[in-house]
Amino acid sequence: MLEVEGLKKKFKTNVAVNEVNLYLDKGESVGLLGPNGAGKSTTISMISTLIKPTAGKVRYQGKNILKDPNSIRPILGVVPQEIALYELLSAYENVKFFGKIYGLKGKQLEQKIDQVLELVGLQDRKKDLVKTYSGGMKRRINIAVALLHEPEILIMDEPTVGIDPQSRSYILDMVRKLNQEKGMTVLYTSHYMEEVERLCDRVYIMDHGQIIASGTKEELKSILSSEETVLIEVDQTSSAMLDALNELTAIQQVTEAPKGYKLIVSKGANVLADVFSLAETMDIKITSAHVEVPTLEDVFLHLTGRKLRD
Ligand SMILES: Nc1ncnc2c1ncn2[C@@H]1O[C@H](COP(=O)(O)OP(=O)(O)OP(=O)(O)O)[C@@H](O)[C@H]1O
Repeated sequence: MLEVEGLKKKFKTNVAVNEVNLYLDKGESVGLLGPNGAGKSTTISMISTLIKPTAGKVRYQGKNILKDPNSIRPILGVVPQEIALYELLSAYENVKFFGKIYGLKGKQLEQKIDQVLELVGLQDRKKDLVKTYSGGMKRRINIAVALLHEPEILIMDEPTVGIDPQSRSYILDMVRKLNQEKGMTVLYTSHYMEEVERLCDRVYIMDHGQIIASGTKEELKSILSSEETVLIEVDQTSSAMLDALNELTAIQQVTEAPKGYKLIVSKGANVLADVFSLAETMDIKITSAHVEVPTLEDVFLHLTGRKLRD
């Protein structure tokens, strides 16, 4: 349905996006997961024709849309990171304003406004001025605006960053429903692994402007099939313990966890015995140790040696 090929964006000497290839099939929910500065916003700004790529193609049903940006705009609903609303107008007036820009009018416009406000759960607050809204409610109005023209593809740029938990959970449920019940195709950008894990069927992992891995969640996790994640908790953490764990050959990666350390170890290696004796020599008590199911965060860590939220 939508294909991105060799997409590249250079800002002076900084290559923000480098040779990105990705595709969306109809009805899919696809995640673009990566840390801050990975190039996610720049990628989706190019797909939605807001900025011009240095190189590359974006095709919708086989046609290069970069040559005719107006053809793709009715198809895409884009929810940007920044809130673009008039604070001194009500939610209703804001949505109406954007509806008119989309060319909607009369009864059809009124119906659409009702529908999208209902969808984002703000129908009962529609007469209130936007300046009285929380950040999460404003984000929901932004989503309502993006849905007004019934786009085929919804593109969201980190829609839950910096908002209250209630709005966050509302937005996540709504995206799931739009995808699963209404068949809307979704491209969901985030640095929150849990959100992508919950919402998306297929995932692209991005770092330093490049797609470093892609596939279904299961395929990505199978990258770690020869490894397992072990979480150990200790009565006191120390940098000496961290260094010593790093020295153990059966341990591939060590990161600090809230009360201890997260270890990525080769499957079958009896690493725990070594870890316990190491702790003993350092007078550290291990209070718990358990093997975890790998997450997309672990895949990212494995591929880059860094955490998503470093
Ligand atoms: N207009 C611009 N001019 C110069 N550099 C830019 C511009 N926009 C983005 N960049 C740079 O491009 C790189 C990728 O930024 P981008 O915003 O696409 O990342 P991101 O993954 O969306 O992260 P974030 O969540 O922080 O927005 C960064 O190094 C950023 O500083």
